[in-house]
Amino acid sequence: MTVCFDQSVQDPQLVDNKNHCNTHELVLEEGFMVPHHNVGTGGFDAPEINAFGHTFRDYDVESERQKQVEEFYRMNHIYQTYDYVKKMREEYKKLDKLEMSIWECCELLNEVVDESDPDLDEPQIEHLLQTAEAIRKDYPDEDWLHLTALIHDLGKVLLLPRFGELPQWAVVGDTHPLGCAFDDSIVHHKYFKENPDMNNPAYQTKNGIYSEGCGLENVMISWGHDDYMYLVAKENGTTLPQAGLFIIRYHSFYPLHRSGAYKHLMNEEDAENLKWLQIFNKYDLYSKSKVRVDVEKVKPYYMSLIAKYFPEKLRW
Ligand SMILES: O[C@H]1[C@H](O)[C@@H](O)[C@H](O)[C@@H](O)[C@H]1O
Ligand SMILES: [Fe+2]
Ligand SMILES: [Fe+2]
Repeated sequence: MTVCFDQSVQDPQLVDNKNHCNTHELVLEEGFMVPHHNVGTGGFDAPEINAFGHTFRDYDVESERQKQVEEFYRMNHIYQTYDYVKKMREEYKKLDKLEMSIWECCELLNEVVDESDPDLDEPQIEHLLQTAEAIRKDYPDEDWLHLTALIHDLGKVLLLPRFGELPQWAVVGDTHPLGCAFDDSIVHHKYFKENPDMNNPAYQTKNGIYSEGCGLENVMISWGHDDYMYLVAKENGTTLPQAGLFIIRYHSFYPLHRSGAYKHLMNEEDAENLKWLQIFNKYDLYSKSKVRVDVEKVKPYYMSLIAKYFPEKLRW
């Protein structure tokens, strides 16, 4: 089944204002309309159901895909420990795997499918372009946000042999801090029972090894595509604003940006950046659909943004 965005939203008159509530809706070819409601951020009209006919981020619904997603989180919660994250950060900070451009990396995502995602089973390049195009319609002047959206999930290349072929539990899914208590809002929380960090008394309190307001930068967050892409962008000298880097680094940290957990670890700068992350999240989540973006048509625009904010070749 094919779905398409109503083209009228491309009329610049309709998109010139952030608060403007645009009229786009998803129209499925069989004449079936996906219901939408306005989620109240940036006027983005979010669909109520995902491509599988369920509400978004429903981790309890009975389905085959759900079982796979639950098994994913079981592994993720058992194997992601404080020491593991520390080791991975050190290893990947070397950026000694290969050299390539941002666009070359986007193309590699053609081969990547994310097993943690209950809302999407398309190759990841579709998701990158859908997110970027959706946010571009509502925030036409924030070109850094368009590029942030395009690259936010590039870290998923960690699944590929050239990048170490990490298991899914070490690359995708929501993220959470290590070194302090696991918050109840974390998806499939029950599986932490078998995590070795549960045996370390220093990690069992609200602050754990951290102090209130210490800043997220000082917190170990479970290892995956967020932190890796943040490292790549930063170490290669991107000129993206801080908010862009923050979005990349914490976009899977749903316990924070959705549930408000761990806010006591943020500093003032984090609180400012969080506002942009919350805007971004609507697009990341609700633009997931069977809509195909015409890659060749939009490529020149994104190439110009890449040239503006990144060197031609990056170390990965
Ligand atoms: O399953 C998804 C997917 O892996 C996304 O890329 C990630 O950002 C989300 O947090 C997660 O829930
Ligand atoms: Fe992601
Ligand atoms: Fe994403």
